[in-house]
Amino acid sequence: MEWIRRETIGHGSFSTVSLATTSGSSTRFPALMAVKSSGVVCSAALRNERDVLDDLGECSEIVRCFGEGKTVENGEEIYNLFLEYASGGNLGARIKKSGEALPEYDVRRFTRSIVKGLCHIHANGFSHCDVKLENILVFGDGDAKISDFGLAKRRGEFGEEIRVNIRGTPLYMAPESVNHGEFESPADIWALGCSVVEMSSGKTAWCLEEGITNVMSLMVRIGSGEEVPRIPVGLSEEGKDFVRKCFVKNPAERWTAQMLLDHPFLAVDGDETSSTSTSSGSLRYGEEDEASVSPRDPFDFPDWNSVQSPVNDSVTVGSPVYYSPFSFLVRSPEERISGLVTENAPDWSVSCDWVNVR
Ligand SMILES: Nc1ncnc2c1ncn2[C@@H]1O[C@H](COP(=O)(O)OP(=O)(O)OP(=O)(O)O)[C@@H](O)[C@H]1O
Repeated sequence: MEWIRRETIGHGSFSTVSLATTSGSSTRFPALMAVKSSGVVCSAALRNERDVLDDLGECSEIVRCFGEGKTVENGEEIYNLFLEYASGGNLGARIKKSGEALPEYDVRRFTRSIVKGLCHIHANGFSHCDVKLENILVFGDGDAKISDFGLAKRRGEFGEEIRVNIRGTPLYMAPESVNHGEFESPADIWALGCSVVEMSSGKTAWCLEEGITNVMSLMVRIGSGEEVPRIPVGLSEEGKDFVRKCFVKNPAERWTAQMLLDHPFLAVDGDETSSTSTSSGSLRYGEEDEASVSPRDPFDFPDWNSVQSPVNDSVTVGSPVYYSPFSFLVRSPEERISGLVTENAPDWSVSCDWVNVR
């Protein structure tokens, strides 16, 4: 296939995404596509994405892949993945740009698409491992699809790369991922809950909690006690209940995508536009929500009084830090905290204001 690389439309930790045009004479490739590219030497995530998308097959809530190809550009061998082009960009950027919550009608609609996509992914034995609004693409007709399968993995798979690296984005990380390095389908559901909070408040989950100033304090909050992200008070009762089903701390008791598909929040209602009391697009976090049992800071747990060792306060969100999943397996809180952060082996990449861990 002959194609031409056009302007850049996105950057990720692994790749650059550009528009690509073809002559339009091919039946396999459309005239306009997105091409996700990286140097061949560091194309493992892109190849994983291709393999997973191949295995998943057709699903109208998952971004479609047309194929792959290699090019040589400026003397470098480049691996390219051809994807259907989402003219509306990603949902995270949309919300960040407006700084506003989405009308609840849209939250329901987008959530329904994400849940349908997750049902397909999980039913096929995969977990996505990086569900977040930056990875939900919006199309011209308003449809939303799940993208970015670079970190996706088969159920139970625990390869060498996964063994040594936490995957995903800390803000969306589930308690079992923080505590035990588990990245199975329930972790995608927790991240879905974070995404619904973000769509319906205009703010990322956890962002208004006191005492979360860096990745380490975030991890402690996610992994300890009963606290869950605050649920926007303006969300309808159905929406609040939906989010609570995603924020069940025990992954075995968390609702599955299949169960959530039947939740009233996602019911297709002919009169949906008027079904929300909150369709003004201005949902806000409340001062308090009964679903959130919030210690005042990460050390406000009865068994944390003995923490004496200095925590590295200089590590802020976005700083390069190395995070080992196994540091959470040691018993002493003091060891857990001090083992969490070292500046010796950075393996982080920045995504927005937060940090992606690979
Ligand atoms: N098919 C597409 N159509 C339009 N824009 C896209 C498409 N795929 C990706 N993008 C844009 O490029 C950005 C980066 O893409 P993507 O997240 O897939 O890359 P990545 O290298 O896997 O990034 P990450 O750091 O999230 O793992 C997306 O957030 C989105 O804005």
